[in-house]
Amino acid sequence: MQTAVIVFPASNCDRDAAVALEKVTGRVPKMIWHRDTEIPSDVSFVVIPGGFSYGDYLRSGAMAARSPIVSDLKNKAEKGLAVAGFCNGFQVLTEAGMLPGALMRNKGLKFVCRPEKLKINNANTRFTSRYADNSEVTFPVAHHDGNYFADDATLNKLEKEGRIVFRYADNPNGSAQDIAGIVNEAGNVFGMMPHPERAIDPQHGGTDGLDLFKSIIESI
Ligand SMILES: NC(=O)CC[C@H](N)C(=O)O
Repeated sequence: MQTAVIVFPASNCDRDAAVALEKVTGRVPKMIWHRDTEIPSDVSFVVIPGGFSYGDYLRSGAMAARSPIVSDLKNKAEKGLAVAGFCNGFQVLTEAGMLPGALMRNKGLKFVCRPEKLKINNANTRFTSRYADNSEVTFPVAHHDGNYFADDATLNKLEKEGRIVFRYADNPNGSAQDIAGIVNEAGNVFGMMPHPERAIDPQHGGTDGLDLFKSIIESI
């Protein structure tokens, strides 16, 4: 299966995402530059990687969300293309309006960089089907803008529809309802602040992230 990773100026987890995708699919992903205008038609899963796209100027992810490739991504996601954004990728997805809410400055005003325990709040999604409901995984976090915010109506809707996919066991950034990752209404667009692609090899300290990639690939 063909997958792809979008690359922005100052992406820094694009290679990690590519390594994870190749490990799970056995095929080298396409690396797509932000100025490109089209996701190739053979691509069935796209990762928006972590990093500091456009230097985090304006707001993290705000400029990347307006890049040429993201408008095509948005169109294709509306038609069902599977998309995941990790860390800066999650910020891009909210800024692009592909996921609800916003990622604000961490509550403690500090960059947090550490392994973080997460609870699988919903294992019945295309991104988490290989995990057990309520099980715990450890993924690294590394961000200064990870404080998930949404209004009460949105939070209630997310909760009611089972779209809060991951929660922090020990909230590192002040996120509403300990939210670490959410999925869109259609279930094909997913974003999370922690980094599953940095937990795919024993030398990373753990391999809990592999099942996320396997889940979505299997669903395709
Ligand atoms: N590791 C990352 O993707 C960092 C995301 C973002 N630039 C932040 O610090 O909040």
